[in-house]
Order: sequence, then structure tokens, then C-alpha cells
Amino acid sequence: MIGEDPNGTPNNLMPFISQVAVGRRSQLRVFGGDYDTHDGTGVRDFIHVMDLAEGHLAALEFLGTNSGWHAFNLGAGRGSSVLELVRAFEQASGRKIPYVIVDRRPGDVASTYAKVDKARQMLGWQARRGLVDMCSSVWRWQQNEVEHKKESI
Ligand SMILES: O=c1ccn([C@@H]2O[C@H](COP(=O)(O)OP(=O)(O)O[C@H]3O[C@H](CO)[C@@H](O)[C@H](O)[C@H]3O)[C@@H](O)[C@H]2O)c(=O)[nH]1
Repeated sequence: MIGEDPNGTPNNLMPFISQVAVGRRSQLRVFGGDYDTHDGTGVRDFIHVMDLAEGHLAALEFLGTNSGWHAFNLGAGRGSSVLELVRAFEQASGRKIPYVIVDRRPGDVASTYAKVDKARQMLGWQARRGLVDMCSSVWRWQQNEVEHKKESI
């Protein structure tokens, strides 16, 4: 999770939600409400960019005392649904995120999240920040972005 300002309409969930919160878009379209997940919406592994950075540092430190090669998954290790992210963003921003549930997006899987046991055991690393922390950071960035654009007009 990091500040993102894609050209045109964002394809990904987090930049779309933050643009709704800041008033650039009227509502979020939730792609699919009938998945086999706890609330019917897609589930993904969201991670704060600082946790991801710390995971990479832990991997570099590991290389200082270990040889060979290893593959590690870096993720929160748990899935969060689209609606859980909407609620977390509402909590972080104090703004309502209007949404409508529409058809599934072709190619999306119902649920995907990382298995992080190996990173925890061998790197001594695990993600510490939760969904509301991620949304708070994105919200802070999104508000600064709006101010920055106003200043440059
Ligand atoms: O406007 C939106 C955008 C997304 N979603 C849903 O939100 C979830 C997450 O979607 P998105 O943020 O687009 O991420 P992913 O589909 O998980 O894809 C990301 O993660 C993949 C696996 O790492 C990469 O291959 C992709 O490039 C990257 O965009 C999915 O259930 C989507 O259907 C919506 O409901 N509305």
C-alpha cells in the first residue's frame, strides 16, 4: 500500500477507494458480491508498504549470515475482503465510501493471500500494521496530493 495516482480511472481497489473518499469519484463499484468468501466480496492480502520494506531489510540481514538462495512470501498472511477495506478506509478517513455491487470482473479469483510462515521463522519478520493503519497512510497521502495539486495550479 503506497500512494498511487494512476492516469485515468484506477483499475486497482485502493487508489479507487481513496479517490472516492476525497471526492474525485462518486462511488466505488465492487466487482462481485457472490464469491464464496465470508461476505461475498473478493479477498486479498493487503500489506502496508513499511511492513514490506522491513521484510526486505530482514531478508538482506538474513543474507549476511546465510548462503544459498531462498524464496520468501512477504504479505500480511491473512485475507481481507473488499468490504472490510471499505470499512477500514471509512474509519481512517472519517468519510463515507458509497459503493454499489456489480458483476464480477473477468479473471478475478475469489480469494488469495500469502503463506508467511517461512518468513516468520527464518527472517524473524511479520507484518505489524493493520488495515486501518494502511488506509490512514493512504488517506494522508491522498490529502497531501490534493493540496499539492491545488498549489501547482
Ligand atoms: O474498482 C475496483 C477495483 C477492484 N475491486 C476488487 O478488489 C479486489 C482487489 O483488486 P485489485 O486491487 O485490482 O488487485 P488484484 O486483482 O488482486 O490484482 C493485483 O494483484 C495481482 C496479484 O499480485 C497482480 O497481478 C495485479 O497486477 C494487481 O493489480 C478484487 O476482488 C477486485 O475485484 C473492486 O471491487 N473494485
